[in-house]
Amino acid sequence: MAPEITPIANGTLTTAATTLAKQPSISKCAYVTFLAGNGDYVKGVVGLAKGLRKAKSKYPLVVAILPDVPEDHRRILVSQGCIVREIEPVSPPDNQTEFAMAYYVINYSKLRIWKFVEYSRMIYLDGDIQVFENIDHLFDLPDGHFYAVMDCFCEKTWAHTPQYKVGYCQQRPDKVNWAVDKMGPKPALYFNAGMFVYEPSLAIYDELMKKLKITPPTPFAEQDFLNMFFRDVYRPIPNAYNLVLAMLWRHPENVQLEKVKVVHYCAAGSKPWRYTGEEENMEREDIKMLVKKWWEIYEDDSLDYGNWVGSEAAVVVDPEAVNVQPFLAALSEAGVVHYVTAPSAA
Ligand SMILES: O=c1ccn([C@@H]2O[C@H](COP(=O)(O)OP(=O)(O)O)[C@@H](O)[C@H]2O)c(=O)[nH]1
Ligand SMILES: OC[C@H]1O[C@H](O[C@@H]2[C@@H](O)[C@H](O)[C@@H](O)[C@H](O)[C@@H]2O)[C@H](O)[C@@H](O)[C@H]1O
Ligand SMILES: [Mn+2]
Repeated sequence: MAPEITPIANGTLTTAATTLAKQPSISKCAYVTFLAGNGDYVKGVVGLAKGLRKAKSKYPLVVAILPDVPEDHRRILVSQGCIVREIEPVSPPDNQTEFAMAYYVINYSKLRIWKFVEYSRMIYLDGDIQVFENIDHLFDLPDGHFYAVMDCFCEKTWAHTPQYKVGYCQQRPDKVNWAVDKMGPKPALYFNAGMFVYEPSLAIYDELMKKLKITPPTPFAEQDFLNMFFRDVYRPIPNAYNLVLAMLWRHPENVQLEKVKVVHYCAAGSKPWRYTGEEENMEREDIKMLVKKWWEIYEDDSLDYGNWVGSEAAVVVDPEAVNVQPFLAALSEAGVVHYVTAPSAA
């Protein structure tokens, strides 16, 4: 029985699910991704929203956006059923570090997602990730830990590290012996920060900010920082939950492609919406197949939010993140039904 439909008024428009979620004890989980700039990563986020729908996830996708995300991109995300939340940028301490990719400096802003305490458990996914199989069960992992997939140290982006210099990788710890006497203790297990399961918490957020102020930036920016911060509570989860594409040519023995649930298009040249096939390894058949799979979801209109939930669809608009007025006009013309609940901005 659909809940009582109330006519639109000022305030936050939201989906039926989120309205129901306002009741205690229903769905305190959500997926969350991060979007910055006015470039083409918005395509990645739309693809992710559609992929989660295709995988029949029962949780919403929150998009933490920086102020520089333009209005039209925000509307696209809202029309795809995303919960758009504007966050303030986070800058690392000043220093001369060369990040592995110059734009990594914006990734520290991801740390704001620890403030989304209206959720008790969230799964963070980069915008260049696709979920091909349902992973909702990860929300039921035991509390008190930080879950993510182990990274690989073999790409040249790791050339600055001691492990790269001796050819050591945690994905194959037996391949090259780590000489403790000469090199000190083996590196702690290290996760790829493109996907992780975490518990939002203002206390942890405050600690992250305090620690960030006294931590000199390093080449993998917030990924290095998160690995330092959560080192003692980090629990690895199987590679199937975040296939870092380089694993296909660096550690094929650790990949069962038919069992992969989540693909992370982080290798150079692998972003599906920019794919040309020209960069190293991009001509591989498995890469071509994974890029094709991403496009099949991105171009599948049946996965668009409006088609997915029928003309009864409502959308989520947080007036702080999206200029509601022109949007409402368009919605009422489209005959979209709305619900009104109190905003739940963090
Ligand atoms: O111009 C940009 C660059 C990055 N991102 C976000 O930051 C994440 C991390 O960057 P990226 O995935 O490119 O790093 P990689 O995993 O490839 O090293 C992306 O997935 C996006 O969610 C963004 O929104 N706009
Ligand atoms: O800002 C630092 C970034 O660090 C990670 O990038 C990847 C990428 O650089 C690959 O090319 C490397 O091979 C891989 O190891 C490395 O982890 C995260 O995926 C990304 O979300 C972001 O946190
Ligand atoms: Mn990524």
